[in-house]
Amino acid sequence: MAQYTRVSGSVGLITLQSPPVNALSAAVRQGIVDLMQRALSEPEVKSVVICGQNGIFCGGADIKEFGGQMSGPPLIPMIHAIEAASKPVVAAIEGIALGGGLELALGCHYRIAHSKARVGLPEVTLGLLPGAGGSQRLPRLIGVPAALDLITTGRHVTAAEALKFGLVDQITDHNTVNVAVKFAQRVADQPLDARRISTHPCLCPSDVAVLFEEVMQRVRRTARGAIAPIACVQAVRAAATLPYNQGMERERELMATLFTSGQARALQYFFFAQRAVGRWSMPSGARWDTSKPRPVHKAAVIGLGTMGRGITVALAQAGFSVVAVETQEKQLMEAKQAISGMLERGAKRRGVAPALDKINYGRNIQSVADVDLVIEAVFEDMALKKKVFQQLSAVCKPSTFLCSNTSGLDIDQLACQTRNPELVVGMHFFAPAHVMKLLEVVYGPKSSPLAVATAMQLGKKIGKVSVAVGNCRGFVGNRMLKPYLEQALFLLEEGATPEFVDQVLEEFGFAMGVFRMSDLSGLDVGWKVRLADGLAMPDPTMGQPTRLRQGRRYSPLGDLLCEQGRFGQKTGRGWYQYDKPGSQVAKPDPWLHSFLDEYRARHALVAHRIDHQEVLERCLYSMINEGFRILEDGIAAGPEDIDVIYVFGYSWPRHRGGPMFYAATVGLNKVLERLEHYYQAHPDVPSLQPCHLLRKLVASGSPPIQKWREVIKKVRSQL
Ligand SMILES: CCC/C=C/C(=O)SCCNC(=O)CCNC(=O)[C@H](O)C(C)(C)COP(=O)([O-])OP(=O)([O-])OC[C@H]1O[C@@H](n2cnc3c(N)ncnc32)[C@H](O)[C@@H]1OP(=O)([O-])[O-]
Repeated sequence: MAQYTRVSGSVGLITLQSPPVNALSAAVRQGIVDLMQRALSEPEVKSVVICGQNGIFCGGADIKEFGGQMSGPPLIPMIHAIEAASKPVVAAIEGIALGGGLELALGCHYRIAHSKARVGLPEVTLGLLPGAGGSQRLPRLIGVPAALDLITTGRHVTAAEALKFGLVDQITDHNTVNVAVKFAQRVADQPLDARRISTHPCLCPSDVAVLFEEVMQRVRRTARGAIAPIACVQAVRAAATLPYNQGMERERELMATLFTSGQARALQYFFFAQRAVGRWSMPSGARWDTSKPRPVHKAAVIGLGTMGRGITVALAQAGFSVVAVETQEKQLMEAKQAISGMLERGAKRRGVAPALDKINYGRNIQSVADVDLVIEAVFEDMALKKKVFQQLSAVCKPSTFLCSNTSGLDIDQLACQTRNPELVVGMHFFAPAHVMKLLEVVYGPKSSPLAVATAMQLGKKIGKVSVAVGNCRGFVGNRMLKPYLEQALFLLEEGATPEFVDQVLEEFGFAMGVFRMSDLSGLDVGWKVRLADGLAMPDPTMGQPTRLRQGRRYSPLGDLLCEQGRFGQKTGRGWYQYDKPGSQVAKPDPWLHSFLDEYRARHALVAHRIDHQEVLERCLYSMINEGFRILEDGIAAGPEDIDVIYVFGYSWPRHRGGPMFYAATVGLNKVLERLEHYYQAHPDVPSLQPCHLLRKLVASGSPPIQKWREVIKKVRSQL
């Protein structure tokens, strides 16, 4: 909807009204078309201002409409009509002008923005391009290099940056609509020809062909298979090389291909999934909208290794007072230096002062006595963590929330060490903790909704996407990673090489294949866990065959490398070889290939040819199967939670929506059928056995992913 008022006698004010972000729904578009006609037909009206209600100009096209039949007046002719209007039209931009919202503003003759407004063309993040003339008008207004940057990244820019680009004509700290109305009065009689951006020549640098070549190469390298960024470059190239009308035609063709693509569907699903995880619920029935968080003013971090340092930086940067505790003097000194460096570099990038004074360092756990919330980040060792929780419980105020940054240990066992187990939750950060967006907030059986709500809100305040998950070994992310890693090792035993497995996974869109990734994070990390679990190094006197442990198939390949001191990048050797310890350039290692040959010979394994499809299906479907088990067990509330965890925490390609969305795209019956096939071939690998929920969903006719929760509820109630 849109509302019309006449202000100051001669200005027609059109206000977009479609909460929460004034998206350009069919009703809003119809409103704009009708009200523009009205303003142009009223002789008293000399100029027009377009604004949005509640301090928000416009969040762009209504993404909810994309999935269905589009109705109402289309955007392109609507914007053309505004640009062609005989009276000046001024956009009053408050809050945001994004996507179609900015394209609407580009159709206006003038743009006035509030100093706190942000503008951008984020269509690429939804698998689209600025297809309402944005790809053609923006380079004409701000030049090809800046337009390429904004359109291919989708980044939001501040009003100040927009003014520098010439994207807006004026910024103000005052009431934007009032300023725009006065401005509209001033320009009422001015000629409009030069203000119609579509008539401008495109501003190209002299070496424009080289620029496009370079940008295209960079975009192809970083897109990881996403098609929209490439189409964005092609559309801007059309603006630079073709007359406006032909450029618009090219924009339309490119948009048509993107609009119906699976990638656009996946990215739009993901947009809503990100928002859905904020509406968390627990099996007890506690929910985001009925559980109030308690404010946190002062927090503490215990243990300043890699994770503790990152968490301290994240908290300080967000303005929290932090007590950072490390009991070892040397470690404390090193941590202090590292944290200051991280804060200074971050502050320089963002053009602000480093938040060094937010942190108080200490060696004594007593120094956390008055904090509101503690995040323990000591070594991943249950005995040590239990001790820390006992100490914290004795030292802290009774109301202090006690959180653990464990990546998979039992939260309940930690809660049991404290006086107030209901205030204990897991806060599982991902390395580097001040950069990675994901936070798993883990509730145990005793965790209160208050503690979950508080941890979720804290996560949001420090810029994380927080997902509430239940308590089980590895929680959601690492639990699903286990069968994926396991399959990758089995594939090596059966004849694949690390290079081939990684190549297939990287072609799929992962930033790094599984072996390059484990070389980066260190093979010794998992080895220590397997040793603690009694999985690595079985006692040979027990007569256990090496490739069978605890009743199931086991690959000791990773353990064997660790026994040789091959821990990955940090030792210069792992699944690959590196020029020197710490180097990041992975090269195939002939030693490893002979080692695999010898290993196979020792275990009478005959290497067979493993193809692309088998690598993908076994690695991904076993992981997806575990995802269905997680849903069945109630550890994640819905498929969106799993998908958000995988995209933000495990570099799952966003344009594939996440593992559960991918399963829906492939077809649940196909996933089931292939799992059955592989389970038959490997009956000693339980993770390949299709789980009950997957079978149930297929039996229910493979409903769309948005309907899975209904089936999940039924399955859970039958258990
Ligand atoms: C076709 C021609 C070419 C044009 C293409 C386009 O314009 S493509 C579009 C280009 N535009 C974009 O890509 C902008 C996408 N939006 C954003 O980036 C952010 O929402 C924000 C920065 C506008 C506000 O951030 P924030 O943290 O303050 O708030 P929040 O994020 O929690 O959202 C609040 C609620 O609004 C909802 N909603 C939001 N936008 C839209 C929409 N366009 N549509 C529908 N709904 C939308 C959102 O789902 C949520 O609903 P819920 O869960 O409460 O039911």
